[in-house]
Amino acid sequence: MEKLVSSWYKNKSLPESYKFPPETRPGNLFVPTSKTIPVIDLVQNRADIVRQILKSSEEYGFFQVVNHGVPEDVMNGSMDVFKEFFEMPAEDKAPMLHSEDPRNRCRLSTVCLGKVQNLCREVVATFSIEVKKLGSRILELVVEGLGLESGYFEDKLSESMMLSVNHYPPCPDPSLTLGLSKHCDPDLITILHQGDVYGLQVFNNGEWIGVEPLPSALVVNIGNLLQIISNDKLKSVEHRVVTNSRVARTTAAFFISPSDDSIIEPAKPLMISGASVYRACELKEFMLHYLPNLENNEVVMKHFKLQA
Ligand SMILES: O=C(O)CCC(=O)C(=O)O
Ligand SMILES: [Fe+2]
Repeated sequence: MEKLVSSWYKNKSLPESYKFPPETRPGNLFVPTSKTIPVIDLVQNRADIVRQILKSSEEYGFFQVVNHGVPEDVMNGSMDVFKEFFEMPAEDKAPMLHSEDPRNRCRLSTVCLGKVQNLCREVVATFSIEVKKLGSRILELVVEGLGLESGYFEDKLSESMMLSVNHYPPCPDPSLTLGLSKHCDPDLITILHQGDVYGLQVFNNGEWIGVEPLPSALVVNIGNLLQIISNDKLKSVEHRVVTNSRVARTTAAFFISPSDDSIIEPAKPLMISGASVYRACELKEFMLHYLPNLENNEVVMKHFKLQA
Protein backbone atom coordinates (compact mmCIF):
# COMPACT_ATOMS: atom_id res chain seq x y z
CA MET A 1 0.00 0.00 0.00
CA GLU A 2 2.79 2.40 0.84
CA LYS A 3 3.91 2.17 -2.78
CA LEU A 4 0.57 3.41 -4.04
CA VAL A 5 0.11 6.43 -1.86
CA SER A 6 3.59 7.67 -1.05
CA SER A 7 5.56 10.35 -2.90
CA TRP A 8 8.47 8.16 -3.97
CA TYR A 9 8.26 9.55 -7.49
CA LYS A 10 9.69 12.88 -6.39
CA ASN A 11 13.27 11.74 -6.32
CA LYS A 12 13.56 8.22 -7.70
CA SER A 13 13.64 6.51 -11.05
CA LEU A 14 10.71 4.41 -12.20
CA PRO A 15 10.55 1.16 -10.16
CA GLU A 16 10.69 -2.06 -12.20
CA SER A 17 7.17 -3.03 -11.13
CA TYR A 18 5.75 0.06 -12.85
CA LYS A 19 7.39 -0.64 -16.20
CA PHE A 20 5.06 -2.05 -18.86
CA PRO A 21 6.13 -4.88 -21.18
CA PRO A 22 7.88 -3.31 -24.22
CA GLU A 23 4.97 -4.02 -26.59
CA THR A 24 2.50 -2.03 -24.51
CA ARG A 25 4.73 0.91 -23.58
CA PRO A 26 3.64 4.20 -25.10
CA GLY A 27 7.11 4.75 -26.63
CA ASN A 28 6.70 7.90 -28.68
CA LEU A 29 4.58 10.21 -26.54
CA PHE A 30 3.96 12.70 -29.30
CA VAL A 31 0.68 11.95 -31.01
CA PRO A 32 -0.81 13.73 -34.02
CA THR A 33 -2.44 17.03 -33.21
CA SER A 34 -3.94 17.36 -36.68
CA LYS A 35 -6.82 15.10 -35.64
CA THR A 36 -8.90 16.06 -32.64
CA ILE A 37 -11.94 14.75 -30.85
CA PRO A 38 -14.98 16.88 -31.82
CA VAL A 39 -16.13 19.56 -29.39
CA ILE A 40 -19.92 19.91 -29.27
CA ASP A 41 -21.67 23.03 -28.02
CA LEU A 42 -24.81 21.95 -26.18
CA VAL A 43 -26.35 25.37 -26.61
CA GLN A 44 -27.29 25.34 -30.28
CA ASN A 45 -29.99 23.96 -32.54
CA ARG A 46 -31.10 20.58 -31.15
CA ALA A 47 -31.02 18.82 -34.52
CA ASP A 48 -27.40 19.93 -34.99
CA ILE A 49 -26.45 18.67 -31.51
CA VAL A 50 -28.03 15.29 -32.21
CA ARG A 51 -26.29 15.02 -35.58
CA GLN A 52 -22.89 15.94 -34.12
CA ILE A 53 -23.24 13.52 -31.20
CA LEU A 54 -24.14 10.66 -33.52
CA LYS A 55 -21.33 11.42 -35.98
CA SER A 56 -18.67 11.68 -33.24
CA SER A 57 -19.94 8.54 -31.52
CA GLU A 58 -19.77 6.61 -34.79
CA GLU A 59 -16.35 7.91 -35.86
CA TYR A 60 -14.46 8.40 -32.61
CA GLY A 61 -16.57 6.94 -29.82
CA PHE A 62 -15.64 10.19 -28.03
CA PHE A 63 -16.59 13.84 -28.00
CA GLN A 64 -16.19 16.81 -25.69
CA VAL A 65 -19.12 18.97 -24.60
CA VAL A 66 -19.13 22.68 -23.73
CA ASN A 67 -22.01 24.78 -22.42
CA HIS A 68 -23.16 21.56 -20.81
CA GLY A 69 -24.88 23.11 -17.79
CA VAL A 70 -22.60 21.72 -15.05
CA PRO A 71 -21.61 24.91 -13.20
CA GLU A 72 -17.93 25.77 -13.45
CA ASP A 73 -17.61 26.45 -9.70
CA VAL A 74 -18.95 22.95 -8.98
CA MET A 75 -16.47 21.40 -11.41
CA ASN A 76 -13.57 23.40 -9.96
CA GLY A 77 -14.66 22.86 -6.35
CA SER A 78 -14.84 19.09 -6.83
CA MET A 79 -11.49 18.98 -8.58
CA ASP A 80 -9.95 20.92 -5.66
CA VAL A 81 -11.37 18.34 -3.24
CA PHE A 82 -9.97 15.43 -5.25
CA LYS A 83 -6.54 17.06 -5.52
CA GLU A 84 -6.52 17.90 -1.82
CA PHE A 85 -7.22 14.27 -1.04
CA PHE A 86 -4.20 13.09 -2.99
CA GLU A 87 -2.01 15.71 -1.32
CA MET A 88 -2.85 14.29 2.12
CA PRO A 89 -0.10 12.36 3.96
CA ALA A 90 0.17 8.75 2.84
CA GLU A 91 -0.89 7.40 6.25
CA ASP A 92 -4.20 9.28 6.08
CA LYS A 93 -5.00 8.09 2.57
CA ALA A 94 -3.99 4.48 3.00
CA PRO A 95 -7.12 3.26 4.83
CA MET A 96 -9.34 4.67 2.08
CA LEU A 97 -7.65 3.01 -0.87
CA HIS A 98 -7.55 -0.58 -1.81
CA SER A 99 -5.03 -2.35 -4.00
CA GLU A 100 -1.67 -3.79 -3.15
CA ASP A 101 -0.50 -4.10 -6.72
CA PRO A 102 0.70 -0.95 -8.50
CA ARG A 103 -0.42 -2.45 -11.83
CA ASN A 104 -3.99 -2.60 -10.61
CA ARG A 105 -6.21 0.40 -10.47
CA CYS A 106 -6.10 2.03 -7.10
CA ARG A 107 -9.32 3.92 -6.86
CA LEU A 108 -10.86 6.30 -4.41
CA SER A 109 -14.59 5.70 -4.53
CA THR A 110 -17.43 8.01 -3.52
CA VAL A 111 -17.85 5.85 -0.46
CA CYS A 112 -14.29 6.63 0.61
CA LEU A 113 -14.61 10.32 -0.21
CA GLY A 114 -17.50 10.69 2.15
CA LYS A 115 -15.06 9.99 4.94
CA VAL A 116 -12.79 12.89 4.06
CA GLN A 117 -14.96 15.78 5.19
CA ASN A 118 -18.57 16.84 5.16
CA LEU A 119 -17.76 19.81 2.99
CA CYS A 120 -16.24 17.55 0.35
CA ARG A 121 -19.27 15.33 0.47
CA GLU A 122 -21.51 18.28 -0.37
CA VAL A 123 -19.55 19.61 -3.31
CA VAL A 124 -19.01 16.14 -4.74
CA ALA A 125 -22.71 15.30 -4.28
CA THR A 126 -23.71 18.46 -6.18
CA PHE A 127 -21.23 17.61 -8.92
CA SER A 128 -22.62 14.05 -9.16
CA ILE A 129 -26.23 15.28 -9.39
CA GLU A 130 -25.34 17.74 -12.14
CA VAL A 131 -23.38 15.14 -14.10
CA LYS A 132 -26.24 12.64 -13.75
CA LYS A 133 -28.60 15.25 -15.23
CA LEU A 134 -26.16 15.87 -18.07
CA GLY A 135 -25.85 12.12 -18.63
CA SER A 136 -29.62 11.72 -18.96
CA ARG A 137 -29.70 14.63 -21.37
CA ILE A 138 -26.94 13.15 -23.54
CA LEU A 139 -28.59 9.72 -23.52
CA GLU A 140 -31.87 11.30 -24.64
CA LEU A 141 -30.03 13.06 -27.50
CA VAL A 142 -28.49 9.70 -28.46
CA VAL A 143 -31.97 8.11 -28.36
CA GLU A 144 -33.22 10.79 -30.71
CA GLY A 145 -30.28 10.27 -33.07
CA LEU A 146 -30.77 6.52 -33.10
CA GLY A 147 -34.50 6.90 -33.73
CA LEU A 148 -35.51 5.08 -30.55
CA GLU A 149 -38.54 5.98 -28.49
CA SER A 150 -38.11 8.88 -26.11
CA GLY A 151 -37.09 7.78 -22.62
CA TYR A 152 -35.46 4.55 -23.84
CA PHE A 153 -32.69 4.79 -21.24
CA GLU A 154 -34.80 6.17 -18.42
CA ASP A 155 -35.16 4.21 -15.18
CA LYS A 156 -33.36 0.88 -14.90
CA LEU A 157 -31.29 1.11 -18.09
CA SER A 158 -29.35 4.09 -16.75
CA GLU A 159 -29.97 3.65 -13.04
CA SER A 160 -26.43 3.23 -11.83
CA MET A 161 -23.71 5.85 -11.68
CA MET A 162 -20.23 5.37 -10.29
CA LEU A 163 -17.69 8.10 -9.74
CA SER A 164 -14.09 7.09 -10.06
CA VAL A 165 -11.27 9.53 -9.30
CA ASN A 166 -7.95 8.83 -10.98
CA HIS A 167 -4.65 10.28 -9.88
CA TYR A 168 -1.53 10.05 -11.98
CA PRO A 169 1.61 11.31 -10.20
CA PRO A 170 4.44 12.78 -12.29
CA CYS A 171 6.47 9.94 -13.72
CA PRO A 172 10.28 9.82 -14.02
CA ASP A 173 10.07 8.10 -17.44
CA PRO A 174 6.67 8.35 -19.16
CA SER A 175 7.85 6.35 -22.18
CA LEU A 176 8.09 3.14 -20.11
CA THR A 177 4.69 3.07 -18.50
CA LEU A 178 1.05 4.13 -18.73
CA GLY A 179 -1.22 5.87 -16.26
CA LEU A 180 -4.01 3.59 -17.42
CA SER A 181 -3.67 0.73 -19.92
CA LYS A 182 -5.78 0.67 -23.06
CA HIS A 183 -9.37 -0.33 -22.37
CA CYS A 184 -12.99 0.39 -23.21
CA ASP A 185 -15.48 1.30 -20.50
CA PRO A 186 -18.09 -1.35 -19.58
CA ASP A 187 -21.00 1.10 -19.36
CA LEU A 188 -23.40 3.16 -21.48
CA ILE A 189 -21.52 6.43 -21.40
CA THR A 190 -18.69 7.88 -19.34
CA ILE A 191 -18.49 11.57 -18.52
CA LEU A 192 -14.96 12.65 -17.65
CA HIS A 193 -13.68 15.81 -16.01
CA GLN A 194 -10.08 15.65 -17.16
CA GLY A 195 -8.92 18.90 -15.57
CA ASP A 196 -6.20 20.87 -17.31
CA VAL A 197 -3.41 18.33 -17.70
CA TYR A 198 -3.03 16.35 -20.93
CA GLY A 199 -2.87 12.55 -20.77
CA LEU A 200 -5.92 10.91 -22.39
CA GLN A 201 -5.41 9.27 -25.79
CA VAL A 202 -8.00 7.61 -28.02
CA PHE A 203 -7.33 4.94 -30.65
CA ASN A 204 -8.55 6.04 -34.06
CA ASN A 205 -7.81 4.52 -37.46
CA GLY A 206 -4.68 2.72 -36.32
CA GLU A 207 -3.16 5.55 -34.28
CA TRP A 208 -3.45 7.21 -30.88
CA ILE A 209 -4.82 10.72 -30.84
CA GLY A 210 -4.75 13.06 -27.87
CA VAL A 211 -7.78 14.60 -26.18
CA GLU A 212 -6.96 18.23 -25.61
CA PRO A 213 -7.83 19.48 -22.11
CA LEU A 214 -10.26 22.37 -22.53
CA PRO A 215 -11.20 24.56 -19.59
CA SER A 216 -14.80 23.85 -18.54
CA ALA A 217 -15.36 21.07 -21.10
CA LEU A 218 -16.34 17.51 -20.20
CA VAL A 219 -15.28 14.48 -22.21
CA VAL A 220 -17.95 11.91 -23.12
CA ASN A 221 -17.31 8.42 -24.43
CA ILE A 222 -19.47 5.54 -25.55
CA GLY A 223 -19.18 2.39 -23.44
CA ASN A 224 -19.38 -1.25 -24.51
CA LEU A 225 -23.00 -1.58 -23.41
CA LEU A 226 -24.20 1.29 -25.58
CA GLN A 227 -22.32 -0.23 -28.51
CA ILE A 228 -24.30 -3.44 -27.99
CA ILE A 229 -27.65 -1.66 -27.51
CA SER A 230 -27.02 0.45 -30.64
CA ASN A 231 -26.33 -2.81 -32.54
CA ASP A 232 -22.81 -1.60 -33.42
CA LYS A 233 -23.94 1.80 -34.75
CA LEU A 234 -22.09 3.65 -31.98
CA LYS A 235 -18.55 2.68 -31.12
CA SER A 236 -16.94 1.99 -27.80
CA VAL A 237 -13.34 2.92 -28.52
CA GLU A 238 -10.11 1.96 -26.76
CA HIS A 239 -8.39 4.70 -24.82
CA ARG A 240 -5.42 4.96 -22.46
CA VAL A 241 -3.67 7.49 -20.28
CA VAL A 242 -0.04 8.55 -20.69
CA THR A 243 1.89 10.17 -17.87
CA ASN A 244 4.20 13.17 -17.85
CA SER A 245 7.29 14.02 -15.82
CA ARG A 246 6.25 17.53 -14.74
CA VAL A 247 2.87 17.58 -13.01
CA ALA A 248 0.37 15.28 -11.37
CA ARG A 249 -2.91 14.69 -13.23
CA THR A 250 -6.21 14.14 -11.44
CA THR A 251 -9.41 13.22 -13.29
CA ALA A 252 -12.95 12.27 -12.32
CA ALA A 253 -14.90 9.76 -14.40
CA PHE A 254 -18.63 9.11 -14.02
CA PHE A 255 -19.74 5.76 -15.40
CA ILE A 256 -23.44 5.60 -16.25
CA SER A 257 -24.70 2.03 -16.45
CA PRO A 258 -27.85 -0.08 -16.32
CA SER A 259 -28.95 -1.64 -13.04
CA ASP A 260 -27.16 -4.87 -12.09
CA ASP A 261 -30.08 -7.11 -13.05
CA SER A 262 -30.52 -5.65 -16.55
CA ILE A 263 -30.53 -7.61 -19.76
CA ILE A 264 -28.31 -6.02 -22.40
CA GLU A 265 -29.34 -6.51 -26.02
CA PRO A 266 -29.59 -4.54 -29.26
CA ALA A 267 -32.65 -2.29 -29.43
CA LYS A 268 -35.21 -3.97 -31.71
CA PRO A 269 -35.68 -0.94 -34.04
CA LEU A 270 -31.93 -0.99 -34.75
CA MET A 271 -31.78 -4.53 -36.04
CA ILE A 272 -31.18 -4.27 -39.75
CA SER A 273 -33.71 -6.57 -41.46
CA GLY A 274 -34.28 -8.10 -38.05
CA ALA A 275 -30.59 -9.00 -37.72
CA SER A 276 -28.88 -8.55 -34.42
CA VAL A 277 -25.08 -8.33 -34.13
CA TYR A 278 -25.14 -9.37 -30.46
CA ARG A 279 -26.99 -11.88 -28.36
CA ALA A 280 -28.82 -10.82 -25.23
CA CYS A 281 -26.84 -11.18 -22.01
CA GLU A 282 -27.21 -10.29 -18.40
CA LEU A 283 -25.08 -7.37 -17.22
CA LYS A 284 -23.54 -9.74 -14.65
CA GLU A 285 -22.39 -12.08 -17.41
CA PHE A 286 -20.95 -9.15 -19.36
CA MET A 287 -18.92 -8.00 -16.36
CA LEU A 288 -17.65 -11.50 -15.63
CA HIS A 289 -16.26 -11.69 -19.13
CA TYR A 290 -15.11 -8.06 -19.27
CA LEU A 291 -12.95 -7.98 -16.16
CA PRO A 292 -10.38 -10.65 -17.08
CA ASN A 293 -10.19 -9.35 -20.67
CA LEU A 294 -10.41 -5.61 -20.16
CA GLU A 295 -7.24 -4.85 -22.08
CA ASN A 296 -8.50 -6.66 -25.18
CA ASN A 297 -11.75 -5.16 -26.36
CA GLU A 298 -12.00 -7.45 -29.37
CA VAL A 299 -12.05 -10.49 -27.10
CA VAL A 300 -14.64 -8.84 -24.84
CA MET A 301 -17.07 -7.99 -27.63
CA LYS A 302 -16.55 -11.15 -29.70
CA HIS A 303 -17.88 -13.23 -26.84
CA PHE A 304 -21.29 -11.57 -27.19
CA LYS A 305 -21.44 -11.51 -30.99
CA LEU A 306 -23.88 -13.85 -32.68
CA GLN A 307 -21.53 -14.49 -35.58
CA ALA A 308 -18.05 -14.54 -34.09
O1 LIG B 1 -8.19 9.66 -16.54
C1 LIG B 1 -8.50 9.66 -17.72
O2 LIG B 1 -8.18 10.54 -18.53
C2 LIG B 1 -9.33 8.52 -18.28
C3 LIG B 1 -9.87 7.61 -17.23
C4 LIG B 1 -10.54 6.41 -17.80
O3 LIG B 1 -10.48 6.12 -18.96
C5 LIG B 1 -11.31 5.55 -16.88
O4 LIG B 1 -11.32 5.79 -15.66
O5 LIG B 1 -11.95 4.59 -17.38
FE1 LIG C 1 -11.97 4.63 -19.50
